[in-house]
Amino acid sequence: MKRIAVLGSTGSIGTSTLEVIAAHPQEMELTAITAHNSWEQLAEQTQQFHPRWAVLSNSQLESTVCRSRFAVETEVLFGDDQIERVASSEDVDVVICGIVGAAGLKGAWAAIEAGKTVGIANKETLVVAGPLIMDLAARNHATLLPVDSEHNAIFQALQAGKSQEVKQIILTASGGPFRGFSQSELKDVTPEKALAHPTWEMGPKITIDSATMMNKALEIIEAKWLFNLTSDQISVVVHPQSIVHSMVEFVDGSVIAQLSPPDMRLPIQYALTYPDRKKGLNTPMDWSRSFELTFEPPDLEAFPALQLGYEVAEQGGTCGAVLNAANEAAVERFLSGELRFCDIATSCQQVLESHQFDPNPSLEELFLLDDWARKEIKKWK
Ligand SMILES: NC(=O)C1=CN([C@@H]2O[C@H](COP(=O)(O)OP(=O)(O)OC[C@H]3O[C@@H](n4cnc5c(N)ncnc54)[C@H](OP(=O)(O)O)[C@@H]3O)[C@@H](O)[C@H]2O)C=CC1
Ligand SMILES: CC(=O)[C@@H](O)[C@H](O)COP(=O)(O)O
Ligand SMILES: [Mn+2]
Repeated sequence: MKRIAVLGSTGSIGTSTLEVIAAHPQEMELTAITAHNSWEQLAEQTQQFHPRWAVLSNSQLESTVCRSRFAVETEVLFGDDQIERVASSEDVDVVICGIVGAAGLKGAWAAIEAGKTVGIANKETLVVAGPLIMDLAARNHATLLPVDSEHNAIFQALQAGKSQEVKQIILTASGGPFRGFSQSELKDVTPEKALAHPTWEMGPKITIDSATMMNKALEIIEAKWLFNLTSDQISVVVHPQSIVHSMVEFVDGSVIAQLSPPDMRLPIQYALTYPDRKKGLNTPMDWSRSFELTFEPPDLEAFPALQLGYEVAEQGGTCGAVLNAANEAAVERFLSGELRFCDIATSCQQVLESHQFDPNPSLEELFLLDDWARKEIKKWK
């Protein structure tokens, strides 16, 4: 029986993970769940799964929460540090990192340091601290399994060859709701339009990232660290159907792809059953009807965020932490109507250019820069 902790159980990744666990009662058991504010949803999850721990990282909620809404056998814990406690507990085998943003880093760190099998959906952890995370995993014999659909696809495709035989990886991008828009057409797009992703149902932050294509920028950086690639070994192609989740091209010219209808329960399940495969909840491909898969190059002029991904992957050091924090803060300001859509990439670029670069930062330095970049974006006009 695999004992699983789901960090961010109330979100899009979290609820999909709980569905996968519910579908495999003989093999999987939910041991710990965490949320930040959604205590009522968290309480309902304890009633369905009876985990040992439920964590609310926002400790200010302690006096608001109605304890009787939680399952009696669940211990309810409060505060950020309790995420780290459950993620590293010896009663947990697998940790799924489904918290959004850099807020997910400490829980992922604790799980990796404790040598767990860690399913990483939280790409920001790798964007902020990729080299430190990969080194931590190696030193503690932790198994990192990518859950992000593209990286999960690459992880699967890589099994077709040896690492030294990889020529390049090709990340697919849906293109988001504004695929085909020109720079001037993007000027006045609203949060409401940006939140309407054409193929995936996800939390608001990553949905805006998809619309700016910052999501693909973050994924370039994520792929570089996860798979130990150079930035010129990473290509991006727009594939609006989101069926081909990414590809690996080997030195002999063979291209190996992973295909499935867009549903995160598949990569989540693969991380939970790896190295085995099990029947899943996702709808399989329907090969009995005609359909088209199309591919086109990304428009770097309309979506300058993508170029930032290449630059940050090339430079490394402190750049990932600064780009990530600036983007998180800019997305927040866009969603609250304070910044325009195109300001997101522009403000991120400016904050990135003005930061004090260090090629080998410590985790503490990265946290300080995260804080600094958010403040810069808050002032940005
Ligand atoms: N959704 C998807 O399909 C995909 C997501 N990802 C990545 O997975 C991660 C999660 O995304 P998604 O599920 O869409 O996000 P959601 O916004 O749907 O969920 C976020 C989760 O994180 C919790 N959370 C938010 N802020 C904090 C905080 N400060 N401290 C602790 N917990 C917090 C939320 O709790 P509460 O409910 O209380 O706010 C919630 O459980 C992101 O990094 C994203 O990039 C990657 C690929 C696909
Ligand atoms: C499901 C997933 O992995 C997301 O990261 C998705 O890829 C977002 O879609 P875009 O390709 O539009 O960024
Ligand atoms: Mn993705």
